[in-house]
Amino acid sequence: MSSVDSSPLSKSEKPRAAVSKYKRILLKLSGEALTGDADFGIDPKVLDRMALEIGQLVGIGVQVGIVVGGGNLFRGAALHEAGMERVTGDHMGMLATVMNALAMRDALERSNIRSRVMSAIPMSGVVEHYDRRTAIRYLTSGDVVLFSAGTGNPFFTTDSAACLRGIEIDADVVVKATKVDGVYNKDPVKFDDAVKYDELSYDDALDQKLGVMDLTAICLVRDHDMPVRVFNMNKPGALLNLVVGGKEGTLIHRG
Ligand SMILES: Nc1ncnc2c1ncn2[C@@H]1O[C@H](COP(=O)(O)OP(=O)(O)O)[C@@H](O)[C@H]1O
Ligand SMILES: O=c1ccn([C@@H]2O[C@H](COP(=O)(O)OP(=O)(O)O)[C@@H](O)[C@H]2O)c(=O)[nH]1
Repeated sequence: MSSVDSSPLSKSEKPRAAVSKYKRILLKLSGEALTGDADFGIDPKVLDRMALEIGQLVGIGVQVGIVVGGGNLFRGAALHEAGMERVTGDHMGMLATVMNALAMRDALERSNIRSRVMSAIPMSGVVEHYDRRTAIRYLTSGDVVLFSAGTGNPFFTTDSAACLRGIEIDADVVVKATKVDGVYNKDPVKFDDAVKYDELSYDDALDQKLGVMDLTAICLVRDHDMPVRVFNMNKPGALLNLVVGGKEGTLIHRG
């Protein structure tokens, strides 16, 4: 029996629903990305825009884990340079990530996106303590999970925390949101003639010490063969585009 297509569009012209390339991602948001145009703190407008973009992923069925940085508030290394004991500075940096995660959760919930905050440092009454199996349960049920307080240890960064959590929760990819379009052969903020890579091997990223991500984090993803995509979060729609398979930013992988 033949069926009659009453639609004015032919089959090939029909709009298709976006299909994600990934089932589960780990998104790293730097603290500074939350500052927007200001010098310090959190810009609610930026949070709302990010919530919108994250909501688009949830809308097409992607499970989203997020590691938030704290560099907009405190960085241990900077506090140390100013005279503070390093471990105390790192503890302050990790607590800063919890504040950012609370602000992000607030923005997500205002956009009706169910979300949870977990902390690597126990903080009873404020946020849940990180537990891998519980986190995976939340992700599977469609909740966005914000992993805060980094790894819980001083001398690490939230880039390392993002790679660690990405591996732990068995994400398909770690997606690092930055202010630049990807990984370049040198810092594009400092050098106008910097050239962008579309893709890069872990070993090249390590050998060339390309400052976009710390070397501990790159070693970790290399050892566990976890792909990382670095992209520009200030480019509207870029996050959704890369998740549906678009060529955004730079892919760091085994090569
Ligand atoms: N080779 C490189 N390619 C891309 N970005 C680089 C490179 N070297 C240094 N960077 C810097 O890394 C920053 C992105 O990393 P990110 O972690 O988001 O920033 P921050 O370390 O300030 O929190 C960019 O703003 C850029 O100035
Ligand atoms: O596992 C971790 C993650 C972070 N930090 C501290 O928290 C600060 C904020 O994190 P990060 O600088 O990575 O934030 P981002 O650059 O992403 O905003 C760092 O400078 C460290 O002092 C830490 O001690 N251990």
